[in-house]
Amino acid sequence: MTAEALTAPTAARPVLRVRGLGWAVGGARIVSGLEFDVAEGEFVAVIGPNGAGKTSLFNLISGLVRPTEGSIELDRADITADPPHRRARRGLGRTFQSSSVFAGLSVLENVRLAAAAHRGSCLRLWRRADSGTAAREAAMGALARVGLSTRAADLAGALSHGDKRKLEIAILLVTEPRLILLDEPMAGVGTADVPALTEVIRTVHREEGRTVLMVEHHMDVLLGLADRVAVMHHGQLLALDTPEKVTADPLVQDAYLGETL
Ligand SMILES: Nc1ncnc2c1ncn2[C@@H]1O[C@H](COP(=O)(O)OP(=O)(O)OP(=O)(O)O)[C@@H](O)[C@H]1O
Repeated sequence: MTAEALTAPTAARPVLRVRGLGWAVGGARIVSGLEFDVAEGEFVAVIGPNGAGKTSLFNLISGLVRPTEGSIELDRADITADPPHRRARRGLGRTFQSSSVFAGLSVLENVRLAAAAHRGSCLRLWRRADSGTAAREAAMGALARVGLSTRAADLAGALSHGDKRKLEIAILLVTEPRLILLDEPMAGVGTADVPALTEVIRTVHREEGRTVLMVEHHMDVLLGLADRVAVMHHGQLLALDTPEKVTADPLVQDAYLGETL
């Protein structure tokens, strides 16, 4: 696939633009030559065999590691040198492979803290007197969007894995992110919880129109969600196309030799 095909302008403007992105550690090139855009409102899934560089790509986009080559733009602003908290303030939200909620706090408190922290960083909009109420209202709104309103008073640690994932998404939504990075949201989630969690992600994308980049191994989950699928292999982008075209691509099938696509 040519670089031109991967970055061809789409009707919608890009929220994320990655150019020549590379990351080397101690002489080993973990990621190299990545070029792609994610358009406003688009859902792009990232797949690839184990060790392909998917989490490294997310670490580069969210600022946990600095690239050794190339650039990253969010809404046309160059964020390549920004630390993670500045990227978050610009509208980048991320979940991690392992659950990151505060188990000893209530479900509501987990989201309220995120709301207060975010609004605190946008201080001018909030007056001290009404910030507590506003954070609580914003938190309840986010819980409703993921279907967890009735669990607001429960301890987060008491939730199932699937509901913890929904809570993480609520924590993201309360900051109204421009771009959501979901790192293997189905990891550790019981089979019975997968459809409901998939539905929450679908709602966030389709009904709220959020732009989503998601690492996920399960093609059956991706097929109904993703507009395009990016395939990584040995730190490079092997393909970026519709789910149907990607699964039929012989190069992709070769990369997955011995693994289930
Ligand atoms: N900080 C680091 N230092 C050295 N090597 C690293 C570092 N982080 C990742 N790697 C290596 O980079 C490669 C890509 O790792 P990464 O975790 O990004 O892959 P992945 O596609 O997310 O894999 P998985 O599907 O198993 O989660 C692996 O070989 C890994 O060992």
